[in-house]
Amino acid sequence: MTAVNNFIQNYLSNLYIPRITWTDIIEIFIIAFVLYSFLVWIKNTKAWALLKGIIIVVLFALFAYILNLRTILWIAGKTISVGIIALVIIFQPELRRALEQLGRKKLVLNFFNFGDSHEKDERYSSKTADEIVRAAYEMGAVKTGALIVIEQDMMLDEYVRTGINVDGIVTSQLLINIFEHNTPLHDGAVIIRGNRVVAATCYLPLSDNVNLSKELGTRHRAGVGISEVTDSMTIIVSEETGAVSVAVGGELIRDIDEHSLRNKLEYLRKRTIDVKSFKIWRGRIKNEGKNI
Ligand SMILES: Nc1ncnc2c1ncn2[C@@H]1O[C@H](COP(=O)(O)OP(=O)(O)OP(=O)(O)O)[C@@H](O)[C@H]1O
Repeated sequence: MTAVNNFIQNYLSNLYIPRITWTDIIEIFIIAFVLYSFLVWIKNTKAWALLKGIIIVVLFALFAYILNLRTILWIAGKTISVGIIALVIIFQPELRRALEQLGRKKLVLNFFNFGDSHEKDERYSSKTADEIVRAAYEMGAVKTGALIVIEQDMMLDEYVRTGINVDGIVTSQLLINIFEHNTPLHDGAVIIRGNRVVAATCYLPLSDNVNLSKELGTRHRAGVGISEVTDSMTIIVSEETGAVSVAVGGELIRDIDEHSLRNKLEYLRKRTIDVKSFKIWRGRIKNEGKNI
């Protein structure tokens, strides 16, 4: 018993409890906020995929360290500084935009709002899905070209910025009107967030997938391009044939029928933010998208 007492006394006497002041608490809050904002920013940009890549490289380096693989460690040590510079160059547009946003945002409000998370939980309703499907096939019937991007978990702000703000409830009439020939908003893509059309005339990145059919032009390439770099779903209506296609995860399903498109939209709508089910769905889409 006395041995146990001695141990506890020794342990307690060695225990160092730092003195916490108000400035320490403020510092903890600031660091937590900055870290949280940084993680939200990563999650909402292309940096998310990159972060996963970095984690794999770090795990590999750890593995090399444990097994004492000296040549690999030497190479890793020599390339790390180049890698950091490369990261800054690759993410120069995102970093510039993040700093611009920081300059524009009301910092105090943002502190209590914790970023843009209130916008993120929005998911479109069943009615919105119906309206999108109706618009796509009505436009297809009269061969009006259209490009409709439906935002998922990854925010598409950088593409919204390239277009003209609309901020209107999604209705088939609004979509048909936007893509009407010779009107100011018909060129480029529409982006849908939740139940609202946030922007029109958006410029999307073009896919350089060599497997895409040569008969497809830039509208389809843009639809596939955005689905390669984000988790969005794009509906493309061909001006030439009136066919409706869907791009997701870099895959293109051409000439999809109305019922299947409705099912896809319903699937995404009901989906919880569960990466696993998204992967299964994407797998299914891959199997269906034979005619890329
Ligand atoms: N990068 C882009 N981002 C958004 N929209 C684009 C982009 N590139 C082209 N578009 C849209 O696609 C239209 C041109 O379509 P194009 O005829 O080249 O494509 P397509 O795939 O052959 O489709 P379609 O079958 O409708 O002819 C442009 O007028 C523009 O509205």
